[in-house]
Formats: sequence, structure tokens, C-alpha cells
Amino acid sequence: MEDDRGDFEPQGREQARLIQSSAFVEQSRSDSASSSRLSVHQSLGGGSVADLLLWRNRTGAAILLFSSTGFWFLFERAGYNLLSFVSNVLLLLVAILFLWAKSATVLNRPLPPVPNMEIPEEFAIKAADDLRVWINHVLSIASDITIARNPIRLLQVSFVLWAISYVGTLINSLTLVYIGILLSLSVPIVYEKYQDHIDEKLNSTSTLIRSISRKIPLPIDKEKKYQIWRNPPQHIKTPQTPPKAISSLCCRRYIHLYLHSRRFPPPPMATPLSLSSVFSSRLSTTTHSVFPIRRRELNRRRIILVTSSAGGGKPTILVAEKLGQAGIDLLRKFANVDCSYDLSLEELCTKISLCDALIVRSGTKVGRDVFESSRGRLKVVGRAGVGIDNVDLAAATEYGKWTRNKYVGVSLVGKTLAVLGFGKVGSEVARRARGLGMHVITHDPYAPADRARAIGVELVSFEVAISTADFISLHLPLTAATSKMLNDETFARMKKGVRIVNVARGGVIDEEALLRALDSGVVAQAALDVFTVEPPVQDNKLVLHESVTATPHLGASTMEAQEGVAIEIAEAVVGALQGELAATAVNAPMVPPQVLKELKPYVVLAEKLGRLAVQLVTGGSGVDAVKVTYASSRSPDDLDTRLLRAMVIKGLIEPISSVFINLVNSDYIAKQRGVKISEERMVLDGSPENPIEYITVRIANVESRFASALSASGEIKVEGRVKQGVPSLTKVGLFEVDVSLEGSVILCRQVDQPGMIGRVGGILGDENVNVSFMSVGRIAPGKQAVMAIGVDEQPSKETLKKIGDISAIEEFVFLKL
Ligand SMILES: NC(=O)c1ccc[n+]([C@@H]2O[C@H](COP(=O)([O-])OP(=O)(O)OC[C@H]3O[C@@H](n4cnc5c(N)ncnc54)[C@H](O)[C@@H]3O)[C@@H](O)[C@H]2O)c1
Ligand SMILES: O=C(O)[C@H](O)COP(=O)(O)O
Repeated sequence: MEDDRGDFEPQGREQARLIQSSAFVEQSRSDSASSSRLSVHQSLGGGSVADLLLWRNRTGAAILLFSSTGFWFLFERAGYNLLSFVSNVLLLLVAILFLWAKSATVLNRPLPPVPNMEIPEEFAIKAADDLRVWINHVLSIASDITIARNPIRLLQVSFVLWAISYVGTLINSLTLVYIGILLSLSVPIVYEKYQDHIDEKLNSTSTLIRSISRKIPLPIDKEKKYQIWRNPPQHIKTPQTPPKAISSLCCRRYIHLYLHSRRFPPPPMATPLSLSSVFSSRLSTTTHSVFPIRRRELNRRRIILVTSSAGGGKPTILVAEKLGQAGIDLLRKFANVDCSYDLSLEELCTKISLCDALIVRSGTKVGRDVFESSRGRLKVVGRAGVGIDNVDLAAATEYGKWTRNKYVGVSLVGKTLAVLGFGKVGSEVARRARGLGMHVITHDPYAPADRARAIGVELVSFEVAISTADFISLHLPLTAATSKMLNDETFARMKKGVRIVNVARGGVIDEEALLRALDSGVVAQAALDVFTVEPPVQDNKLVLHESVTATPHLGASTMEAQEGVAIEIAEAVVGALQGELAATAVNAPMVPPQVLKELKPYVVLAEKLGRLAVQLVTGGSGVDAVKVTYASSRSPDDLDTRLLRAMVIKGLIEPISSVFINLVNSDYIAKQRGVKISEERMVLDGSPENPIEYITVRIANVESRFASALSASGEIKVEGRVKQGVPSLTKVGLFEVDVSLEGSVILCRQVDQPGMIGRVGGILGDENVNVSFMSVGRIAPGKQAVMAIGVDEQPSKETLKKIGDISAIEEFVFLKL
């Protein structure tokens, strides 16, 4: 499903936007970070030209390469000149058409069609617009060079022109163009590959040049320009007349920057030097020229500034009357552009509350009602034309008042914050609030008091939490118990002027009751990231409320959080597919990561014991009753054995079926197969350092392939422990053994006598089977003993037979782990 929250913009008042800004600040920071390291593709404009130059449009690039090579070869090497080539092509065309027409008449076929070229009007307008923007751009550069009396620019241009003219004397112009095309098709792609390296070198060179140039004193008026460019005044409502000493060029930048300082990244000067930033700064000069940059253009396009507050994110611009496509394209580079023409006043008033800027011509009346309806969001009204009689300037100025006193906040220091729900988010909020000097209390019936104490937070009852708090922050799940937890009755018990933050789930608050509490002043302000219905309906009263700051479910929407969950879920899914234990599975025993880490070797032990036990059952005996005993010095409440039980079941069932057992399905599969699993806890004395001392698996009502595995009561019995982190088999039936549960195991019962280990080891060694472990457990010296041999590889049938043929061996079994 698509995430459409981007379409929901909080219907902001100034304050709402400012409070939201923490998320947006992060965004813009990361934007500016990434803008300092533009991709080559972006820096080349990101469009079809960039595709061509970087060979992403391979066909186009190949056509350009071949056709330019062809042209160059034809006119430069083969000695053709353009005039004769064009004439010859036309001659050929005329001859073909003539012959075609003649033969058509003779054969009584239709004459060749006369082509009729059609250019769509929109295309022509767009082309003309584009051309106009480019020509204006060139004119603006020309004015920079000539009229603006910028001697450095003049020198640069003169030098470049001289260099070109000098190169022209050395090389034919066509060859020069051809070399230019070849360079354009090769340099960007090389730069894309080695961008970091080249940028690094460029940076160090530019730093060096700058440090040298800093030592050269600038004339006084230039220093002024420089300052203004860098440190524009922050809160000016209308572009002021710049000081006389500042040239018209500077005036242009002044206004330009003033507009940009609100929303757009700082000028390219502030970013580290890279070829891509150089490219992009060139492009942005072009795109920004839509704003009233030139002094003479100030007459043609009017900007009315409504407010002077800064905001974050991509602005939304409503274009209410038809505007040239080039202008729209330029706007789209910075903003979401809504072109809605012929709006009724009512429609305009509805739309305007979602827009940061409005562009009109003379056909739209922008009166007081429009400004009123914008609820403070509208920042700029642009009038594409001269007359501004359709805009209520008085209202614009009034609504643009910098109404700071309306948004006076309250200090957090010393205030009481009640965190409802002390889980992952709640505990972090509490920790941070402590750092801000707040007194933090929390209510969570399931949270351990020591965890709260550890961060200086007091665990209190719900009643105490809501009645003493100056701020209440909600961080609990929406359940039957928490649904509408804050309601008329609970609001009535709160301190007057309490502030509520809800980033949990909308349903935790009775929204109607909150509205009443806001209106009555019981709740001074609310910050809501979540709503009962998301996205909220257009006229949601809470969203529109003066005292509500609304955000569109952005609690987890930081780059870092998104990357974090993406990696976490990817790892969990891959792990689950690989059969690993999932700490976050919702339909399986939830085992916190630290518990999982501690239990890990016991989990392996449990599975291996299950595997061993089931392989000791004689074929044909159905397994129906399995008893698992956990011996531990820990209190029964401190040991969750669901995970271990699941692993015993996995060990019991997987070797004898094709079913894949996991935490989710283990109990179900066991039940389905008629295997009854019973668990027993044996509480030992001693230190509870290890979660478990040993695990015993018993299978009742079966016969065994290895009679020595039967206990006194006739059940197959295997027992194991974790020794230095390694799961080991420590008992089989009545015999004590000691073999690590890795690879495979051969169990032999023999008459206890000298030389047995050597004989069995010799047979295995002859067949190159590596023995990893051997242990002998006996009842009494000279009587029977069980030898457990750990082997890395599976011995052949012959080898096993040779072992069985040893006269002292009474029975043996090979078990795969
Ligand atoms: N707005 C967002 O984008 C966003 C982001 C993350 C989480 N959330 C939401 O925030 C909430 C908390 O998330 P979390 O990750 O901290 O969850 P969590 O499971 O770690 O914590 C929830 C806590 O609420 C406690 N709790 C349960 N019932 C309670 C009750 N009746 N009274 C008091 N406490 C109770 C639980 O014991 C637990 O400690 C969830 O609803 C989650 O969906 C929203
Ligand atoms: O429950 C959550 O994780 C939060 O509400 C965030 O949801 P999101 O991933 O849709 O932003």
C-alpha cells in the first residue's frame, strides 16, 4: 500500500510549523548534507541531458557519438564542405522523389505523400518559454559582465574569450566542437566514477587558493557586498533599498537571497567545492531567475510577502491562473505545485490553507477571506503581471504581521512530565526529559520499577500521573484497556493548563473529549502525531484547532529511524528464513534479545537432546509422550522455557518428518502428531548464575535400539549440560558420559576391559574418520560401560560393522546430530 501521508499537510498556524520543525530541521540538515555532495547526474540537471552525457541513455549517446564522428570525418577528414554536402543531400532527395513520382504514374500507384509537419501549440509555447528563460539568462550574464562593473567577471570572460580565440588559431573549429562532444561524453562518466577523489583534490586546491586570496586586501565596497551576500538581514518584510554603494548586481542578489533564506539551501558558496556543486550552482542561477531578480523585471512581477517566518520541508505553491510552462517547471524544482485554475472563492479559500505561496494574474481576487482562510500558512502571494489591485495589500500586511507574542511558550525546566507507557519509546522520552531538567513520573503497570529508578523516574499510579502532570506524553499501545484512556472524566482530573503529547495511537484519546478540554482551557495545548482516523478528514476540528500542533504520523520518520527499521526487519526476515530464532516474532514466544543471548547454548542443547532421544527409539514405535526436565537454581518465574520446549520438539520431529519446525508452529505440530510434551522444573540449590544446570529428555512407552539408553523406569533418557558454552551429552540411560554434541555420536555398550578405546579408535582411524571426543561411563569397574565417541564424518557401514564385530561390544548405535 502506498504511504500517502505526504499528501496530508498539517493545517498549520505559525506555531504549529515551528514546533514541527524538529523533524524538518533534520530533513533539511540531511538535505544540505547531501546537497554538498551532489551526484554527477543531479549536478548535470538530472534530466535527459544528464542521461545522455552519463551514457544512461545509451542509444542517444551512441547516436551522438557516431553522428558527430560521421560529421567530423565527412567535413574534416574527407574534405566535404557543408554547402556541398547539404546540396548533395537535397539533390539526392529530389532525385528519389522525382523517380518515385514517375514510377508511381507509370504503375498507376499513389504519388509520394507530401509531409505535413505539425507542432503542438503547447510544445511551441514551452520551447518559446525555455528559449526566453535562456536568452534572459544570457542577457543577465551579459549585464553582469558589462553594466555591473564587475572587473573580476570582466577579466574572467575576457580571458576565456581570448583562450577560445587562441585555441581557434591552433585547431579547426569543427574539430574543436568534435573534441568538445567527445569530452562531454567521456569526462562526466569518468568524474562520476572518481568523484570523491577529484572533489577532494579540488577542495584542497580551492582551500589553498582561498587562503592565498584572503591575504590580498579587497577594496572596501566589495567587502560590503560580500557581507550582504553572506549575512542577509533575517527579518525584513519587504525588500529594502540597498545602500547606494551597492551595485545593481548586489541589489539583485539581496532580494534573491532574502527570498531564499526562508526555505532554500544556502548559496553554493557555503558548500564545499566539488565539480558537481559547481555545475549545480550554475543550474540554480538559471532556475532562480523566475523570481523578480532584475530591476526592470520588478515591474512585471510582484511578490507580496505575507509572513517572514521560516519553515521546513518542500513548500506548496498554488498557481491559480495560467502561467507559462517554463515558470511552472522552475517552481516544480523547489516546491509541490498545484495548478488549479478558475477556482471559486470558496474553493480558493479551502485550498489556500494547504499552500505556502499563491501565484495569480489579474483574474483572481486575493482578499481578506483568502488570507484568513490560509490560517497563517501562506507566506507569499506572487502577482504575475503589473497591477496589484486584485490583492488586498492591507490584509496581506496585517496577516503577515510577525505575531510573536501569540506564540509565547512555557519552560520545561522544573515541570512534571507524566509518561504513560514506559516501553521502548516512553523510557527514552523519560530519559531525555530528565536531561531537560523535568521531573518525570511514569505509569506502566507492566514496567519493572528498578528500570524506572535507574533513570531517575518514579513509577506511579495512573491517578497520580494524570493529576500531577504539567505535561502528559502517551507511549502505550492501543488495546481494550488503553482505548479512550484520556476522556472527559480523566481530563476533568488533570491540572488546568496541562499539555498533551500523543505520538502513540489516536484511539488512546477520546478526540471529542480532547476538543472540549481544549476549548475549556483544561488542556492548554496538544501535540498530535496520530489520529483515530488517518489521514484525518479535511475539516478535522482538532487539526484546525488553534492550540493543536498536528503532524502526519511522523514519529518514526527520520532518516535514521527508517534506515534502522529497514535493516532490522531485513535481518529478521532473512534470519527467520534461515531458521534462526526471531526475537521479534509476534506470534511466537517473545524472547528479549538479552535473554536470547543467554539461552542460546541451551537452545542448541535442547534441540540436540531431542534429536538424540528420537534416534534411540526403535523404528515403528510411535513417540507419544515426552517429558522434558529443566534443572535450574533460578526461580521458576525467572525462566521462560517456551523457547527450549520448541527446540526439543524441533529435535524430536524434524529427523523423522519433512516438516520445518519453528517457534511459531512447534506446539501445533507436536499436537497434530499426537506427541504430548510435558515439562518439569527441578529447582536446585546453588548460585543462579547459569539459567539451567541440565536438561533431561525422556521418551516413555517406546522400545529403544540401544537398550542401555533406558532408565530404571524403562524410558529412553538422555541428559545434557552446557559446559564452557558447549552443549554436551552427560548421561545416556543410567550411564554417565561426556561428549560434546557436535558432528555425530557412536554409542557402544561393552564389557568394561582395557584396550577398548584403542581398538574402536583404530578401526575409525583406518577409515580416516576423525574422532573428536571419546568418553566411557561405567556402572562399576569390570562390569558394563557405555563408550560415547564423537566423530566428524559418518563412518561407512563396513566400519560400523567392524566395530559391532568386536566381541566385547554388546550393542552400539550411530546417531546423527
Ligand atoms: N507516531 C509514531 O510514528 C510512532 C512511532 C513508534 C511507536 N509508536 C507507538 O507508540 C507506542 C509505544 O511504542 P513502544 O515502541 O514504546 O512500545 P512498547 O511495547 O515498547 O511499550 C509500550 C508500553 O506500554 C505499556 N502499557 C501497556 N498497557 C498499558 C496501560 N494500560 N497503561 C500503561 N502502560 C501500558 C507496556 O507495558 C509497555 O511498556 C505504540 O503504540 C506504538 O505503536 C508510534
Ligand atoms: O507503530 C509504529 O512503528 C509507528 O507508528 C510508525 O509507523 P510508520 O512506520 O508507518 O511511520
